[in-house]
Amino acid sequence: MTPPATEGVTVVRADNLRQVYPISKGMLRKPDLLQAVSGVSFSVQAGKTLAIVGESGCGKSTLARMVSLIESPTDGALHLGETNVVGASADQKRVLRQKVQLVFQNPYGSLNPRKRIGQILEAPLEINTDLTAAQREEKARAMLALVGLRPEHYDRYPHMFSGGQRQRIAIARALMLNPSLVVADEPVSALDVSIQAQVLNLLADLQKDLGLAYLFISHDLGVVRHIAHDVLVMYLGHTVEHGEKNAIFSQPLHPYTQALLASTPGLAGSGPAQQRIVLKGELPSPLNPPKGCVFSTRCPHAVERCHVERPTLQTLRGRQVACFEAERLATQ
Ligand SMILES: Nc1ncnc2c1ncn2[C@@H]1O[C@H](COP(=O)(O)OP(=O)(O)OP(=O)(O)O)[C@@H](O)[C@H]1O
Repeated sequence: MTPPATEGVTVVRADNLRQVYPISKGMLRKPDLLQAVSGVSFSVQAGKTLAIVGESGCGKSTLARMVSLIESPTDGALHLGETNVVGASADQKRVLRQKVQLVFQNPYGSLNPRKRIGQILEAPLEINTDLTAAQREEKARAMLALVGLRPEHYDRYPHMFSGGQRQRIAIARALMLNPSLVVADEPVSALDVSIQAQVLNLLADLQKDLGLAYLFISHDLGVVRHIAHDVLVMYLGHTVEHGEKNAIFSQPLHPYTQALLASTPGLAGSGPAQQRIVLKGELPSPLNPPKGCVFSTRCPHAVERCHVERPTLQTLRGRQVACFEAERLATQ
């Protein structure tokens, strides 16, 4: 297979993406507006992985649904290659959908138990290409080999495979249409730890061979450390820190990033600020976010200004961070 994109080429660019859900309060009252994603920007190049991290409810999956064209953003721009998905025609979207493929968390639920593996792999080709049956089968068998499965698995059913093998099949299916971007939503979190490493290595090998861009959604920073080139930390729909993985993991500057790293065994940083932070309390409701910094209600470093004014992203020590106190914390 030839690489679908050249390394360094921007595969996806999101500018100020927003997703607002109206929450009904009955027929006669205006709905509340829930800001699931509040102005998130990023880009991913061919051959690179951007990991989106944060607690449950921070907006990771909503972002994944927008980038996979399952949902339209309420606002902002989303470029896949040169085309802005927002405002694209139905025909353009049909073509763009082939360029973005999803791998889900649950390899047990995502494969139809009544279909043979060959049928599962060939289904996207039947709908989207003019390939003959023989050509489809050839491609499916080649794809099985590419993800480390034997060609004779072509005739078997999903229940005959382990969780790790099923996730390999799900990855194979995602690659059948030669996408340039794979959105992986917690792709290894349902697997045993020993199998996780194998699937992560497979994803890394495929990325190298095919020049794929990955948007990798995960709450597990241990996994993110292995697979990501860049990291975007979300809190309550907002980006709080975004930049190169090594910069963020070696010196997290946002108190929320510090807390996430401090709570991951083996990843707590060496700086005094990182060792001190323990995340307490619940994520506030996105229906009623804090007035100032979204993290202010749980932040041990919050000062008066943080409760009244919302910090914007600023560049500091080679990454972007949204925190009034980041400069001071960086020098501690
Ligand atoms: N279709 C929807 N309608 C209304 N609210 C929604 C909808 N989808 C998500 N939300 C809300 O948007 C916020 C972000 O949800 P989202 O699922 O994107 O977060 P997440 O970080 O992916 O969490 P998880 O890891 O639990 O999936 C949550 O408050 C959620 O309840």
